[in-house]
Amino acid sequence: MKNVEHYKKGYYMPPVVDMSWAQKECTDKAPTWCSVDLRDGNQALIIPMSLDEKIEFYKTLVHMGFKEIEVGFPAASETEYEFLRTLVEQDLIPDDVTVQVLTQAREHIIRKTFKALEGVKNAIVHVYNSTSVAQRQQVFHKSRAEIKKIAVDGARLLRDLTIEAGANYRFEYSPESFTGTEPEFALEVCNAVLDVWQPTRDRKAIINLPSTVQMSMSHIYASQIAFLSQHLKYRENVVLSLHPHNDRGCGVADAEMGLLAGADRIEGTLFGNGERTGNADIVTIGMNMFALGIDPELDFSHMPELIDMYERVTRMEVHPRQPYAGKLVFAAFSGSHQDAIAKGMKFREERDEAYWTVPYLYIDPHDVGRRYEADVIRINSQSGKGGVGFIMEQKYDVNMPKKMREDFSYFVKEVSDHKHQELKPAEIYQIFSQYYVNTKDPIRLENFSLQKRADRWLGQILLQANGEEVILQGQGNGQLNAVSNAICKAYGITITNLVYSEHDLDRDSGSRGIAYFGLTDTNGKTTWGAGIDTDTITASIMAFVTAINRMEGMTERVRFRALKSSPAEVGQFRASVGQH
Ligand SMILES: CC(=O)SCCNC(=O)CCNC(=O)[C@H](O)C(C)(C)COP(=O)(O)OP(=O)(O)OC[C@H]1O[C@@H](n2cnc3c(N)ncnc32)[C@H](O)[C@@H]1OP(=O)(O)O
Ligand SMILES: CC(C)C(=O)C(=O)O
Repeated sequence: MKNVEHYKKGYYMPPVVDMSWAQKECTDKAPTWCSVDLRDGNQALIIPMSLDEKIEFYKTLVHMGFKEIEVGFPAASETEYEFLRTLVEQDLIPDDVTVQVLTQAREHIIRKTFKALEGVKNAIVHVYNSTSVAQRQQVFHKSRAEIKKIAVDGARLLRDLTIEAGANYRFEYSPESFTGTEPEFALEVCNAVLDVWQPTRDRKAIINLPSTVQMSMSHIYASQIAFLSQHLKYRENVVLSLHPHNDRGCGVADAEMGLLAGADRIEGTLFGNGERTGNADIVTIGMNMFALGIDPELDFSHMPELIDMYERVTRMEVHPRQPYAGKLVFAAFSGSHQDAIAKGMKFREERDEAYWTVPYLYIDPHDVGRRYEADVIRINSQSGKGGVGFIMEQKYDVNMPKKMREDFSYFVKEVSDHKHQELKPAEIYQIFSQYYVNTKDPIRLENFSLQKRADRWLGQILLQANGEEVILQGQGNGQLNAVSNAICKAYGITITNLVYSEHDLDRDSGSRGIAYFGLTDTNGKTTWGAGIDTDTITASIMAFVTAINRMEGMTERVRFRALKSSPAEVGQFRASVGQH
């Protein structure tokens, strides 16, 4: 990178640096939340929200439990003004919700803001002016004293117009661009504003310290907050608020550390929408608390619906990796993760665990309205037997033997790798059905008969192989043994080991069963097959035939042996089993 010499730190350390807050592990209760979606979020959109869109967003915020909502900058535009008027005229402000409006510290703008507020019972009037070194020099061309005067004059006007209106509005002041301001100067301006407002226990003032542009690591911001928290006048009657942005990608960290350092309130937006890289994301901050067992006092349990509303009205997109919200944040594609998740879920189910401890899933996706089968285990070429087995078991009731699961998952992986695609559960089941269940090539089971003679079973099976019909005969000490002996003898197959299992397939009706066979040949290779039927023995024979069909070299073997029975023999057999 060229030009690094053009950069230096743009922030200022407080005169007294106290980092004792860093010893706290986490906050122990939710802060006061203030959504600034309808103002800071809105002012950063390519197309700001329409009146109807703002109303829809506002209603969602109320529904989620926000008690303080910055509804706009009424002096900015007709829509902003009308929006507040609509909230008043349509009686959309519940008694326990306070709407907040933003204004520059300029007389005509403040007056217009107050006009927009007529009839509002609970309001916070939020006034700001920039205090940073850069803005003092480059934008306002004013001294520290002159900048302080803008703030104090604005504070006075707020106070006087509120008295004039006979209202009980609360006040908020932001030394805008706080992070580029010397902390002791920000403190001086804030204290001067507080001297005007004289906050009391019943009418606290809000001092909001924005990282308008994030300029430092989060512990520096937090130490600036700690400094102001410890030196603000009327501190017990001041609500110390934070308004972090995200230029360094640390908006959430600024909010969290700022809370540890003494702040009481957070201004932010859903999913971090806002100027440039956005504002602090209230969803992440709140869910971070939730995940540590602290009630955020906001409802995030319908995340998919929240995202849907947000994307529709803001025309922004929630990133697939957005914490707690993105489409992929609970997805595990990789084999070892899937295996651990599937085992963790089982562990949880069996132990009835009180706390959420499933590996790789920071929270239970259900808590934010997400589904395991659609959102968690996703199959591609990185996946393993745990994931494939989980889907087959959870969604399709197919509980394969462990080794078969491995075999099938490698098969699925290969398909995914060749297609270069993720495979959805339905596609995985389709692969299973096509290649592992009731296969008919090179041999197809047409019918069978099994009879017990003394302690032996005699088996006759009618197959179609090579385009011909053939009846095979065999005997054994069990029904399946009789069938397998018939087939193995006919085609010269030696099986050195055999694994078998079966279970009901349709948990509810119990009408179908599935059987699995693993056949090991003389080279030690095991081939798997499954059979599904309403009759258990048919399912088992189908599974055996499928495993045989899937053995290496079977097609050639069947062709080479070219077995066939005469039409008369076949007719006779069909008649004996009642098949026409
Ligand atoms: C960090 C933030 O997000 S702060 C909020 C920013 N949001 C917005 O600005 C959105 C809404 N704003 C607007 O629609 C417009 O800016 C308006 C209608 C409020 C005002 O527009 P304009 O009158 O054209 O003024 P503009 O905002 O460009 O400000 C220019 C003047 O106001 C002064 N000014 C800017 N901010 C402030 C402030 N907070 N307090 C006092 N004066 C201010 C500037 O120094 C400048 O003064 P100059 O005319 O003497 O050079
Ligand atoms: C008005 C202030 C709080 C602001 O939006 C900012 O500084 O980012």
